[in-house]
Amino acid sequence: MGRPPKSSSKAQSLRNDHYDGHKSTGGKKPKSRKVSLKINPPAKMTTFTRPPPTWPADLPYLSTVHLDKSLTSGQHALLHPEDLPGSDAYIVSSPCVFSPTLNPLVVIEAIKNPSHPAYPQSGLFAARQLAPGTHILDYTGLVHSCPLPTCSTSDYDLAFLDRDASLAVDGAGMGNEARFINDYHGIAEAPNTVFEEYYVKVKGAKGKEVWEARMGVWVNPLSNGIAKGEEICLSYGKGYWRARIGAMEQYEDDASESAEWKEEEVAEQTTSMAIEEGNE
Ligand SMILES: C[S@@+](CC[C@H](N)C(=O)[O-])C[C@H]1O[C@@H](n2cnc3c(N)ncnc32)[C@H](O)[C@@H]1O
Repeated sequence: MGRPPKSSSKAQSLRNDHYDGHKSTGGKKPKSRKVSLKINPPAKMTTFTRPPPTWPADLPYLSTVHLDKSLTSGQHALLHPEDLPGSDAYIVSSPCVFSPTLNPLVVIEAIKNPSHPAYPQSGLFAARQLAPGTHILDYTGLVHSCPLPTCSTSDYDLAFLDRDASLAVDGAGMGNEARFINDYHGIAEAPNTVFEEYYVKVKGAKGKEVWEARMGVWVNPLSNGIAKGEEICLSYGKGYWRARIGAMEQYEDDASESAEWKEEEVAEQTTSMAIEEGNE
């Protein structure tokens, strides 16, 4: 996904950390140990609109995002652009199909293993074998302008689109299955999914077709895919955990990982300085 919005919950937002999609680096140079492999947008995108049977009764289910009233016309234009923003955008040209069924690829499950780091919360699991690069679902929630007071407290807030857009999707009070995806630390060696934005045609007001920007969750193209029953994990990024000091401490036991994070943090700081100084 893109860099967190300026002056927002930069340290708190969920973000990609283990995958350099063709535009997920936000202008940063890919680190040499990473390989850029592409996700595979399908010819037709299906959005499933039925909540799973285990969906919490007190949480509105959203098959697509809900737009906050405070969004500016400029932010609306980014979410529904008349022209696609550049040739490197991931695009699904066929109109999106809305299906009144539940997403057959995933299942929300309560974590029953006390040694799981997110116990006794829930997680999202693969309901079938998923190939690398596959679109699994979109991250939905309240699309809002940043900063919001809740940016700093929501564990479900995800930076969206270009950093200058100051937009984020918060799945705390409403959302879909994607809000149950845990971070891979303490669960797996590497994230098996990545965030990547894409554009798809949908029917807008008066039935006119418009482009819609979405935040997709895709099987990590660098992985071997996801086996049926395997937990779906993302990398929330260092900033997310850095802002949650207690949670960070649990990783300090892992010396090699701490060293890796430190190395990435230095690289990240150097790059942000370069961007801010206009040296890129
Ligand atoms: C986006 S939610 C993920 C879904 C959450 N487990 C639930 O049931 O609602 C993020 C929260 O899940 C928990 N979490 C996710 N990954 C974790 C991990 N690797 N270790 C510890 N807690 C984790 C933390 O409480 C975090 O703030």
